[in-house]
Amino acid sequence: MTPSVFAFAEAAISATSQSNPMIRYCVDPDWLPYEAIIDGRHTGISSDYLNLLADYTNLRFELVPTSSWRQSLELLQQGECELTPILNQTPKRDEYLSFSDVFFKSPNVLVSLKTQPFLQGFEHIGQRTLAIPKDYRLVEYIQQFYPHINTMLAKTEREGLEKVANGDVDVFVGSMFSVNAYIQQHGLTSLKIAGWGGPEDELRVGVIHAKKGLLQQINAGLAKITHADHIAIYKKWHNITVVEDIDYSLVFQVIGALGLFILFLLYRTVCVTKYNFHLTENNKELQKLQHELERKNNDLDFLAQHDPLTKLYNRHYFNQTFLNDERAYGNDRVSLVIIDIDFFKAINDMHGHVVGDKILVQVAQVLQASVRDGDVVARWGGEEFVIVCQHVDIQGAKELCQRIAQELQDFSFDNNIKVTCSFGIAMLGENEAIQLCFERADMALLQAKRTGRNRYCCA
Ligand SMILES: Nc1nc2c(ncn2[C@@H]2O[C@H](COP(=O)(O)OP(=O)(O)OP(=O)(O)O)[C@@H](O)[C@H]2O)c(=O)[nH]1
Repeated sequence: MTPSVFAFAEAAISATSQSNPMIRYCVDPDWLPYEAIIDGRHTGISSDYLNLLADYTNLRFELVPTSSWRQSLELLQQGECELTPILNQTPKRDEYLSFSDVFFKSPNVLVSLKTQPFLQGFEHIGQRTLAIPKDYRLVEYIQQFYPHINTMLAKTEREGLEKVANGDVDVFVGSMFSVNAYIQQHGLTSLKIAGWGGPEDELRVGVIHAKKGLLQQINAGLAKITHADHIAIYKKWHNITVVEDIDYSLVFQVIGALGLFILFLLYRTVCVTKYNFHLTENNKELQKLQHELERKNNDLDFLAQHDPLTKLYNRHYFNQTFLNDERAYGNDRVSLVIIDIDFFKAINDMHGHVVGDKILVQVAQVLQASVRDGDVVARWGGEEFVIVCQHVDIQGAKELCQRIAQELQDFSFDNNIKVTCSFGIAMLGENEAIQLCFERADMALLQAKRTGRNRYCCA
């Protein structure tokens, strides 16, 4: 930060009353739509929330401009900035910041080239290289929980996405909103959202420990923000475009060419000119709409194929990919396993639906961790899951069920709940329709339930 900024902040502080002091804050200058500094001014989602906080409390805020997120974190550590309006809480940041309540949540996603397969989370990254923005919370998360993943630290989200687009790294992980915004602005049509990436961002206000006393006011202010406020901010920033990135020389060339073209047509005939002008405008509008449609289809495809609670593939995906699949599998061995949690209703009744939901998520984690790369795990509905194992016979499927049962027994579920499952197994017969095989596996599951649960039966 330059000395003149300090002088300005100090002058501002002395001009205000003691009870209503100016709070100096830092932001990430390049993290749209969350926040950015453009022409020296703070903009983005966090700017709108800070304005609301100023309205709902008697706090006042003064931006300390920085040129990188790293510099902002350094100024916070030195106490030269007192607050940062939107960030995740991490153990490292706890050393110098105190955090408000969560006021904004957003999922993280994996991004890859369209030619890559969909990935069911970090477990299935395998030997691929993963780019993560330096100094972001995800770096600490991956180091702690997935230390074997081959990572590359990018200076910014922008650099990480460009490296994926250029083929320098295989996968990038970042926040869904900012990734989406960047892909749109830069027309990176070779990229796709390939899967969910780790826990949701839970964004809070951070203040330095010396200013911890402000948190009470900040939390009270955040609690006053209404649903309508949240929705207005979400709508405003969901489809952002950034003007600074426009290539003006190209715009001028296009305008020049259009101008000459229009003059020429005027010379020829005024009627034809009008007609052509309208045609050009309509084409532009159509192209814009087509782009927008493609982008929305990509997002919808992903969301339509995944279960929002467990992040597994959902029934729709399973039906589309397997049950409606006319392909003959020939000699290829394919086994189906249908899994149903035992006495799940009793878990809901005793501990409530929120705990029931957590148990579903934890069972999904166990299933995912137990299958091999290439196997597909889907949530069939309620407390029922399906696994499709390719190149696996009945014996292999039985071993998988035993492994899952053992993992469930060893897993520490919420509230110390003991969870068991029943399994129905069937192997696809030669020329058998997969729908019939699925029905056989379902009958086998029924038999496992009837004969005492916590076991597998084969059809
Ligand atoms: N918490 C939660 N519960 C769900 C969800 N989907 C379905 N359920 C509940 O799952 C329970 C399933 O109950 P049942 O079909 O009787 O099966 P069960 O109690 O597991 O008994 P068995 O399958 O015979 O061992 C019902 O109470 C549903 O309300 C969900 O997404 N979250």
